[in-house]
Amino acid sequence: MSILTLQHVSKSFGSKHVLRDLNLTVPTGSIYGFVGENGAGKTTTMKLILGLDRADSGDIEVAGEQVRFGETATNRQTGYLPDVPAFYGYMTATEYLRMCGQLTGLRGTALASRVTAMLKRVGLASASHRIGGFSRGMRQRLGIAQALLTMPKLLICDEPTSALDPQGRTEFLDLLASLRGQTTILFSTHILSDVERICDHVGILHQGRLQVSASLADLKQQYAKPQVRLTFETAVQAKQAATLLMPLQHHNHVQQVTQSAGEVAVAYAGIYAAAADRILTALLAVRLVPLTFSQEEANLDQIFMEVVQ
Ligand SMILES: Nc1ncnc2c1ncn2[C@@H]1O[C@H](COP(=O)(O)OP(=O)(O)OP(=O)(O)O)[C@@H](O)[C@H]1O
Repeated sequence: MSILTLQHVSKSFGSKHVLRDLNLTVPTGSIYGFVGENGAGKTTTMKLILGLDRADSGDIEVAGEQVRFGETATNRQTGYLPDVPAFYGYMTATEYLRMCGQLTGLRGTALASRVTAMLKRVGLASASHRIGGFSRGMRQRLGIAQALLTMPKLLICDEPTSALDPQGRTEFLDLLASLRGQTTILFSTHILSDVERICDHVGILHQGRLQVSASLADLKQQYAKPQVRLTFETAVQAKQAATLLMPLQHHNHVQQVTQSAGEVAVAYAGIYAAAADRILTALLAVRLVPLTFSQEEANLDQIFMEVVQ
């Protein structure tokens, strides 16, 4: 079952074709990482899903109901968190959520208990000061509380972690992960490590189309090769190592060699021990000794580079 489907959706701004026949299906209950470079069209897609902009063509359905531009009917099912949510800084979190709840028709004890539950849910139950003094992380968490007030089936988050420091990001990602099973989350980002941390499905938007859409596990299996990562004392040594290993590419287990500063990554096929033997033999023959030598799992960065190249 899918909570959200986009079929053959296209959108241009003047002569700029941002989305070209985009098809996207988000499985119910998933945390779906919607990945793309800056300007790929993630925000545009989200605005179309929310009915805030008009698609040139195509169909969008949320929970089986068609989204229509300018109408908010499907937004009953949808909560939305923009990248930098705006609040009234003079209000407390409780006052703000009460106001939002009233706007959605909640009243009396139902409103009070819902606000209290949401503040607790996002870790702001004891934050009694004004929102103006909140950190960015606290603001994002309040944004989630607001988006969840109506218990939406689908929560849309547009690059929610891009403005957060590492601690705020960790807290926020933990919060999103804790919502698994309660709502479906469409989470746009260009921070691939965030996707790896909490998402179970991934879609990669590139050149107006979803180039890949799969479970994270399938994607790793299908695309990425495992690799050996070596670090050297200097970039010059790393370059020497890469030059030495390059001719081994495409045979002898070594698939691809890339170098950046003091690091060399060697993607390999087959058995780790055989690839490691091959690499170390080549390096030690010229007494080029790495500082570190480690096996790494396939990661989303590699897959992303492979898809967008
Ligand atoms: N209202 C608009 N008028 C003209 N061009 C627009 C408009 N909205 C978006 N664009 C253009 O469409 C493209 C996609 O923008 P969008 O904001 O959807 O990308 P994004 O993937 O969300 O990028 P980012 O990660 O930078 O937020 C960009 O080139 C942008 O300049």
